[in-house]
Amino acid sequence: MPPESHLPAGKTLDEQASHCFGCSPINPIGLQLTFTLTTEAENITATATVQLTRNHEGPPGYLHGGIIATLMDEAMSKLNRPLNLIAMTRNLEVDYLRPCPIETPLTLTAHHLHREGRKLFHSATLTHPDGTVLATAKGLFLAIDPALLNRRQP
Ligand SMILES: CCCCCCCCCCCCCCCC(=O)SCCNC(=O)CCNC(=O)[C@H](O)C(C)(C)COP(=O)(O)OP(=O)(O)OC[C@H]1O[C@@H](n2cnc3c(N)ncnc32)[C@H](O)[C@@H]1OP(=O)(O)O
Repeated sequence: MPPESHLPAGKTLDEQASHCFGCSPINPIGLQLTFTLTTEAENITATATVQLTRNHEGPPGYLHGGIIATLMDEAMSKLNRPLNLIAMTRNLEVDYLRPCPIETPLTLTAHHLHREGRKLFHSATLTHPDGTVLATAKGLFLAIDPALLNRRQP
């Protein structure tokens, strides 16, 4: 059954998720990421250009590692809706290959790899404009019953 059909009357999925730290356009302290989705059968991909500031700094001039993990998590989470599933991150693994500069338009890309029942296996990369891969990630997302999500709402 499509995820939207499980929601309380009058509340869309986007309304429920309206303050997501990663992608909400109205969360003033969020990252406000905007993704482009490719949803061909064998190629489900989410891509965003990410240019963050000193507000997200760890080492001087570079992104905080936790923010990088958030970027990876958020990008991979965007692959779940094209699969017509509500899913939560169960496992996230990040390889920090090179420092990720702030104030630089980095490319964030996530790919759906494969699915085993409820288990969705995704990957993500963060790439410098010169083509250097700065970080890679693998994510395991678990499809959940959307009613469970509703119970978690305050
Ligand atoms: C999120 C809602 C969006 C709503 C739509 C709005 C969209 C726009 C907003 C987007 C927002 C997104 C934001 C970013 C995505 C988050 O960040 S979500 C937040 C972070 N994640 C969480 O808080 C999840 C917390 N964890 C949980 O609630 C529960 O662990 C879960 C994920 C529901 C899974 O629980 P469970 O169903 O009890 O599953 P569990 O038995 O623990 O494991 C399932 C299977 O995975 C296997 N497994 C576990 N770890 C591993 C591993 N490392 N490798 C291989 N297998 C493993 C287990 O062995 C098990 O296998 P089986 O025995 O079933 O074969």
